[in-house]
Amino acid sequence: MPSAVKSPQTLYDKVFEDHIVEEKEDGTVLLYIDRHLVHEVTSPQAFEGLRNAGRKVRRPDCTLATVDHTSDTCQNIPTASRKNLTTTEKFIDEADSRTQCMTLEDNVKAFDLTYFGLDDKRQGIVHIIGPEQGFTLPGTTVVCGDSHTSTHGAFGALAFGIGTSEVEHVLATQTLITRRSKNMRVQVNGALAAGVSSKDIILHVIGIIGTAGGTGAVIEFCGSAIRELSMEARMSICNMSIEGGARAGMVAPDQITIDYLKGRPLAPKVDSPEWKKACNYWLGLRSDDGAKYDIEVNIDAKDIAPTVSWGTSPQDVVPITGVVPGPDDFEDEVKKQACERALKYMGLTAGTPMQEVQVDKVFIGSCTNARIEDLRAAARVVEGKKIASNIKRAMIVPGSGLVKRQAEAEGLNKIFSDAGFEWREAGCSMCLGMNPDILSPGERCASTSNRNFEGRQGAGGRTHLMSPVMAAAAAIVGNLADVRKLAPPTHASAKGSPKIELDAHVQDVDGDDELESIMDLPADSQSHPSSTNTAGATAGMPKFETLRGYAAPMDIANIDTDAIIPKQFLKTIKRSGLGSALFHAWRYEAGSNDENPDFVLNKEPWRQSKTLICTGPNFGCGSSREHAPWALLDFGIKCIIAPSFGDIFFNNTFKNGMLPIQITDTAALQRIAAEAKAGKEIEVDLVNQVVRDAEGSELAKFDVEQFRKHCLVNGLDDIGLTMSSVDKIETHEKKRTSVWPWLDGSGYLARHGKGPVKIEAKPVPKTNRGEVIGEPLEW
Ligand SMILES: CC(C)[C@H](C(=O)O)[C@@H](O)C(=O)O
Ligand code: SF4
Repeated sequence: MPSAVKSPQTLYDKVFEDHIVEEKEDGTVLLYIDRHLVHEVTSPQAFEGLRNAGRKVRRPDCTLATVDHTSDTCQNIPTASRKNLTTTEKFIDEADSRTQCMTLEDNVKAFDLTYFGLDDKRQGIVHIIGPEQGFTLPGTTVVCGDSHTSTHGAFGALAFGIGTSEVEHVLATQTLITRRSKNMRVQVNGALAAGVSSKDIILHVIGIIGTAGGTGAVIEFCGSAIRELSMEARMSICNMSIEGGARAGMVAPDQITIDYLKGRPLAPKVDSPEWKKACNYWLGLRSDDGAKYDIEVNIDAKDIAPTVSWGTSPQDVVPITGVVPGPDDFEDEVKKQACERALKYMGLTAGTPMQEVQVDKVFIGSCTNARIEDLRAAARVVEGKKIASNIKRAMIVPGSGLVKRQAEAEGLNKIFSDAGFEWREAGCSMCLGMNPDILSPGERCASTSNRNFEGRQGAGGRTHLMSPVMAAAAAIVGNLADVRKLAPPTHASAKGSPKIELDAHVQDVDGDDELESIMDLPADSQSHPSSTNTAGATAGMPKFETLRGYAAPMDIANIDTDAIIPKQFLKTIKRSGLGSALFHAWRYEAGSNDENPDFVLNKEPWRQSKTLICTGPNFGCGSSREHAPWALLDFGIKCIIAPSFGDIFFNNTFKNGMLPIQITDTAALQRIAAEAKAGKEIEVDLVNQVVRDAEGSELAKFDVEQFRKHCLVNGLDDIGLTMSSVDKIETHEKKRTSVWPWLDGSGYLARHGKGPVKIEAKPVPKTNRGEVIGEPLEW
């Protein structure tokens, strides 16, 4: 008999449990998703999948779309405003970006979704607009085809990035198939010193736990230093949980959360019965005393200094007062090698004081640090000063149209322009450089973004991560600089720091005119033949039983998805044809299409590789781009063996009929790597869960989740399986309406009507190729 007394639960446990539609004995969970954010880069293939299968979007009222990643490619002259915008088609010069944005316009129209387009002042980075609009609420599950969805966890939401196949799954079913994560607690206690902000906290934390420290876990950030932070500062912390390898980051909601949400267009109306009920529920969302965590990290706030990155991984950080480390500073052989490689790439010498490192460009923006508080803090540093003469370019890119307007109302743009910064339109911009704003090879950038991977901001570009005030200081000094020497001691993220004055805009968006602009797309955006011709169906997942072939050996740690497929190849609306772009920066000579003869996939027999074996940990970390497995698959690689994987990449491979195998036993891993290096074939036998050499002798056994194995071996379509559980989804939705009525849509979502769009259950599961596979199966 189940015990009447529930054991103490964590915040994560509570939110997770409130969203379980169905849980299997093997731990597979069908989880209800409350909020789905959609952007132009990771959605075209998902909508195409829906179309091909004749499916609808189940909850348009819980879906919000915008353009952000490629949005400011729209200007010939990057600083030009959108004043002359008539249609997206005419405005965007770059053909692939135009197609991507127009495809989203087509899709939101066809599927009746709320959309903030280029002409909408609420357009902006998806992780900035969700909270800004009150779309993100405490206790919700929030997903987006983007790894930094973790940002929304600052509200006590369970928010995580997903791949495009999962985007399609959520659009069709409003659920995801997942499993429970581990609980991890990071407590930061004490008072932050002057000049130290939430960005320093998270860089410091990642420096301690490493980029794989949170793998498989959801991090709860707590402690007095976190409680003191504003919502915007908490968002910067949760945003970078993914850089610590975690599935998500969370902060328990409190009065600061409630104050932030008051008056937001999509939050329940203040003083309504729903608002009161919601506040009660939200304030109950905290970990119980005695709740157990799988991993605990305790940090004293006074140990955190203004922090900067020196290498090519977000874990490569030092205090600004420190020096560039060298291989001798690391004990572990893998880390020594990674350090050597990073120093070479970054053009740095061990022992150099960080403050002597000269900078070429400065970027203040991104979903980590482009909110109004970030801009205010940076403006305080640069006010009345000029950027240093060696700075070739310094840019401020507000996170949303509303942030931009607010900053302009406060005169911040003038402060920045007077100092020599460019004042830009909202979007991701130089955070990943899907637009012309990139670093040239060898250029060094002080950046408030979240990723310093090789080539992240441009091939050969060198990124140093830091807080907005530190980036502002670097712009003024011309070197990486200690903001404490420049500005009056302050930290922007403290409780009580000025709140974005959204009230004017809130009234605005409630008005009728605004309602029109939410849904009405430019007249000529109805149908674009170029943008509807997305190749490939929803999947086409062949069965995976055994795989025999060459395995390409790689010995690099933390191979991120930016390295697997760089940003310039994300502008496609197809799943196919990415094989030639796989590992582009490593596979070809800089600036040409000539093959690098030393790269493993350019050598025989590994040109024919079907498997990739990586002895370094954390393969596929970083971005959620499903383009990474698509590129591997297109090249011919169906199986990846590594000691550990980035969570989202791991999921994405399964959704494409690929098999990621985790082998933590170093000896076994080395046995396989030795066969691979010798140019011998290996056999991966999924049915028997064993890897063999060419002669059939066992090299290693491996584990695989049984549900996933079942799907791979039978080539099953997840969405079809989930749709056979539609009655359970409906039951959850009824409970949701009665217990959490504010989640069914409020504000302008009312225009969609509340509740699900009727979908047909598919009682008989089929493969992705449409073959009926017998008796109805549960997912
Ligand atoms: C394009 C998108 C898939 C990607 C992500 O998931 O993170 C991007 O936002 C990034 O920062 O690299
Ligand atoms: S990390 Fe950069 S590219 Fe990715 S969503 Fe944030 S701002 Fe955009």
